[in-house]
Parts: sequence; structure tokens; C-alpha cells
Amino acid sequence: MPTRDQVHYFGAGPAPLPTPVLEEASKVILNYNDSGIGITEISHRSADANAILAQTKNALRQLLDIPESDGPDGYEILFLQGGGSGEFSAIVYNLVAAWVGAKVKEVGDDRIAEELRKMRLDYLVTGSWSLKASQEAARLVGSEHVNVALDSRKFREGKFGAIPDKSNWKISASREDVALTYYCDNETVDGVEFPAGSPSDLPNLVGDMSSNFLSRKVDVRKHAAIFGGAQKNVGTTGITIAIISNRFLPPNAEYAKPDLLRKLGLGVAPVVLDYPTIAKNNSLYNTLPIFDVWIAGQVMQRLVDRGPQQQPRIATQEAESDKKANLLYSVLDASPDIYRVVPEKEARSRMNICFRVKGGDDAAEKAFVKGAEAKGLLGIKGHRSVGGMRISNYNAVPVVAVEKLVSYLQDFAKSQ
Ligand SMILES: O=C(O)C(=O)[C@H](O)COP(=O)(O)O
Ligand SMILES: N[C@@H](CCC(=O)O)C(=O)O
Repeated sequence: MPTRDQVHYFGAGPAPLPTPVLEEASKVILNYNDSGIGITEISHRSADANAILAQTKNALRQLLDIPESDGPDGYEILFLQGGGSGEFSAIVYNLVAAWVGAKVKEVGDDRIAEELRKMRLDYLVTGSWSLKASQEAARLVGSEHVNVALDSRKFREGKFGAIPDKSNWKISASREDVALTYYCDNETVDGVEFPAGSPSDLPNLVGDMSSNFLSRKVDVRKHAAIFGGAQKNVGTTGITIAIISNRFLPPNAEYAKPDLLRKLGLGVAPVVLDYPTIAKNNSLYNTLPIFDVWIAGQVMQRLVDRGPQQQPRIATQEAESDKKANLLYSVLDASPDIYRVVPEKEARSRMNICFRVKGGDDAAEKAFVKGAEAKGLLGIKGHRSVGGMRISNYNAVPVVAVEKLVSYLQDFAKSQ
């Protein structure tokens, strides 16, 4: 039976966590803070749990330079459940309720139904996760309100793998009609990632950063909301982190009342997905898996400790992520007869490196996976929906693991 240090895992999520964090976790599960009670047994409303929440939020604020203020320029950090997919729905319920609430103030109850016809949710669809998010929006508010401003498959014979530049996006003409503009910063299945800093300057911008969270700097101030499931760069499965602009929370925003939303034929958010409720209760409206928050807090604190003292405090991690990704892509590019990276060069993800072996030849790809496994290099099969190979280069994948994989890639190419 292999030990933890004899294998390297490149799975797409859940993903590796830093070993020291897991070692500490195994202790606090039995006895947290010398209380004699384990961390999964303590109340989420205890002083210990509150301290864990505060520490985790503080570390995240430092890492992403998240503005702290009660005014409209500040951002709230929420811990939710329901995964990234839960946020596909939550973001629609909340930002639509905020849009309708603001419109009612402007035009009054009498004209709101007429104004509502103009409401648009713009989606940039660059892979299977943003596609799912756009489909959920259409399911919740009706496809007449969903504007797929970009479907990158149209630029590549029906397949994802490119991110055409902004001149190709058909964003809604009137900014004030847009309840949200949605993008998924990194697409795990298709191996594409937006260039740093793009998109921006779009109304009520929402970024799904589930799979590249805390791997590079982000301009939070350009966003209405950013969210991410924890189970890749941040921690264990079970919590989703959302960073919400105070412009979309009371008292700066007044959401449309449930009665009005129902009358207009719009859904009302389940209370556990209602951002104002979760924010008002410091994410403790109902039982929060505080162990998951603790893990995230430990992972984040390590990033704070190894980063520079000034912004961008995520710079050290960003440099390491880039270095590992470059190593992998350069060795793949060096053997074009054996390996073919799936997405286009400009759209390549630093987190999920998707490629085919010998043009997707089944026997060659099976042999490639088998050879890797024999060396303790695990989790490199592509997503079942697209096949091929996928190396996930999340934060806790050490440089040494990538170096071993690089040697294997070179050896395999030579052996063919
Ligand atoms: O981006 C991915 O890859 C993901 O796995 C999704 O973020 C997962 O969504 P959930 O399973 O957390 O709903
Ligand atoms: N995030 C994982 C799991 C997704 C799933 O199969 O639901 C992936 O892209 O492989």
C-alpha cells in the first residue's frame, strides 16, 4: 500500500491539500484547542467557531485585497453550501431580486412588469461549467432573459477550447438592463482560462472562480460577486465561498419582496441561498460545516505567510502556479508528434492541462495512463465527457510532483 509521499495526485477536484494542514486536521478532529472535543463536534455558534470564521475571512481579505467597509464600496465574504452548482442558482435569484428591487424604486409598481421584459442576464459561455450556469439561469428566469453573449464553440467547430476576444462578445446594448454578466474564469473540463484581468468593465460582473481561486491576483472591485467551491485550491468539499459587493446587500440594495417576485412570475430564493440572510447572520443562518472553514483558513494562512507583505499578496503562489504550468506545456509542445494540447494557446488554463496522446489513440492513451500510475502519478484522465488526458495543477500540487510528471512525459515520448 503506497504512502502519501509515494504518490502524486493530479485530480481535477477534489484535489490535493497541503500535508501539514491534513496532519494538523487529524489532531483537531480529536481535540480542538485543548477543549477535549473535536472540531466536527463543536457548535458552529461557539466562540471557537466564530474565531475560525474571523481568521479565515481575514486571511482571504489579505490574499485577494478585498475591500472592507460597511458602505457600498465594501465586500462581504459568505460561506455557503450547495457547491459551485448551488451558486449557479443563487446568483440568479439574488441579483435578479436586487435588479427588480432597484427598478421598482425607479419606475414604481405600475411599470415594473413592462420594465422586466427588458431585463437581461449576459453569459459568456466558454466551457461546460459556464454552459451549465447559463442553462440554470434560463431554467429559473426563462431563456428570453438570458443573453448568451459568447458561445465559444461557435468559433471552433462546435467545440470549446478558445476564448475569442471582447470584440466578438454580443453583450447587451443597454447596461442598465443587465442584472448580471457571468463568466467562469477557469473551465476544468475544457482546460481554458480567461487571460488575467479579463473580462472587466461589464455590468454587474460575476466570476465563477471555483477552479482557479487563489492562484492569481484578481481585481475584486470590478466584480459584483465572485464565488468558488472550496474543493480545489482552498479546502475540503462542503463549502462554497462567495465574495459579494455591498452594493448588492442591504442597506445599499433593497431586494424585491417575495410577493412582488411571485406576482411577476419570478422565483424566490430558498432562504439558505439568500445572500442578505446569510450576510446578516455572518454565514451562521443554519449549521455551517466549521471544519471545512477551518481547513480553508489553514490553507489560506499558509499562503498569507509565504506571500509578500504588500499587495498582491498572492504573488508567490501565482508565480509558482505559472512556473508549474509552463513546465508542463513546454514539454508537451516539445513533442508535437506524441502530444497535442486541446485548447488554443491563448486560452490555455494554468490549472487544468488538457491534451491528447497520439491524436487520441485509445491504446496509446491507456498505455500512457498505465505507465503514469506505475510511477505513482495519479488522476490524469480527462473528464468523462471529453476523454483524453488532464493534469490538474492546483496550488497544493508540489513543484517536485510536476517535475516527476515532466520526466515521465519526456520518457514516454522517447519510448514511442
Ligand atoms: O469547476 C469544476 O470543475 C467543478 O467541479 C465545479 O465547480 C463543481 O461544482 P460543484 O460540484 O461544487 O457543484
Ligand atoms: N470538477 C471535476 C468533477 C466534475 C464532475 O464530474 O461533476 C471535473 O471537472 O472533473
